[in-house]
Amino acid sequence: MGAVEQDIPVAAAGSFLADKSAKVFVAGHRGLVGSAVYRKLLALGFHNLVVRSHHELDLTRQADVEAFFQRERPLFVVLAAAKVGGIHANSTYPADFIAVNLQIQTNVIDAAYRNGVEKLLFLGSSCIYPKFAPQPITEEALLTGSLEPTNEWYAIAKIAGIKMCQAYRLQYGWDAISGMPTNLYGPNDNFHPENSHVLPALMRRFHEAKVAGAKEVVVWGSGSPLREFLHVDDLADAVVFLLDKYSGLGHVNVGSGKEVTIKELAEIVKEAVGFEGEIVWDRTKPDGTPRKLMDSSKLAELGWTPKISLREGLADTYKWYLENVVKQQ
Ligand SMILES: NC(=O)C1=CN([C@@H]2O[C@H](COP(=O)(O)OP(=O)(O)OC[C@H]3O[C@@H](n4cnc5c(N)ncnc54)[C@H](OP(=O)(O)O)[C@@H]3O)[C@@H](O)[C@H]2O)C=CC1
Ligand SMILES: C[C@H]1O[C@H](OP(=O)(O)OP(=O)(O)OC[C@H]2O[C@@H](n3cnc4c(=O)[nH]c(N)nc43)[C@H](O)[C@@H]2O)C(O)[C@@H](O)C1=O
Repeated sequence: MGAVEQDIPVAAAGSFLADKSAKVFVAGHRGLVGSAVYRKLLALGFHNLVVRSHHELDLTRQADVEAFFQRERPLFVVLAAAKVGGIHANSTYPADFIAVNLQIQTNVIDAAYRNGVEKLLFLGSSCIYPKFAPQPITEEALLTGSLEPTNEWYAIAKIAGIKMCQAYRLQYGWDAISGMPTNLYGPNDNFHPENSHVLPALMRRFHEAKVAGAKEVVVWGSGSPLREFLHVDDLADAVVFLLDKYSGLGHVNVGSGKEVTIKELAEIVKEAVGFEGEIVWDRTKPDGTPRKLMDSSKLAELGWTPKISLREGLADTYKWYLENVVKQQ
């Protein structure tokens, strides 16, 4: 077993939740993940959170990131700022997905280490495992095969982020850890018609079709790919759990363990939204990875399991969409 397969704790675990006055920087706090982590930390009583919008601090600018860390000196960092998108965005903007992500993560991880951050959590994604990884996908499958072509640029950047956390742990004994979430959804998701992920895209399309009295809704691909979905509030809970309990070299899968076909997902979203027309499949659009169910037993053995079912999470997200996106239009 090589160094990378071993878990190398560098700090006594169990310290994150002990001090709610610790300064925590949530990077990307207006996005899907960052906003959920921010809500979770506030609910837990953390009262020294530091946040910056993209407009206030562009994390691709190294000098600005360095100045921010020198001034604020947070003790913990959750790195949830990234260039993120669905299958279409990933294949249309390869330069943005590789360059922006490499820049953000390199700037933040390095400045955090050099400015006294005690612990940093980075986020990978289930889509960075090999396209045909054995299922369910264990943490050891990373870098064992070719990537899914539609998101290889994003995947290369994300793999570099995980490796950077490992390198800083090995060379400096610094407590940088990585979580590997599955496909996420929930409040503050991106509902862009083309660039978003499948779940918010379908929610919006079915909703708009219902309002317009349309007879059919077009869904991309064949409907056969399988995807595992996790509500972002469950992910935020797992992020806090990992910060508190985990200090190791290896990344940790964070999934629900439940998968559905895109066809099943389309039917569930259609029902949640209340659209009564037909679904039409656009087979000119790519399916992407056929299946990416993660094995999240490492996290379960540490003591964490998800709580929110897909149907419950979808109903909650549709309510949020109606109140926060539709009402604002
Ligand atoms: N969504 C998903 O299904 C999954 C997400 N993840 C990971 O979770 C993390 C967060 O993703 P998610 O919340 O979905 O993404 P979002 O797009 O919802 O949020 C990303 C946030 O990062 C900010 N951001 C982007 N670029 C910059 C920049 N240059 N400077 C400062 N802020 C910036 C965005 O601000 P703005 O919008 O103003 O640009 C936004 O607030 C990512 O690392 C992603 O890889 C992992 C698995 C699945
Ligand atoms: C989280 C992960 O997300 C991405 O990978 P993905 O899982 O393939 O993401 P997706 O949500 O875009 O699609 C899932 C499936 O759904 C189908 N599909 C149907 N109709 C729509 C639709 O309307 N929009 C979208 N986006 N997909 C649709 C689509 O054809 C595909 O078969 C990454 O690129 C990757 O980088 C990443 O991080």
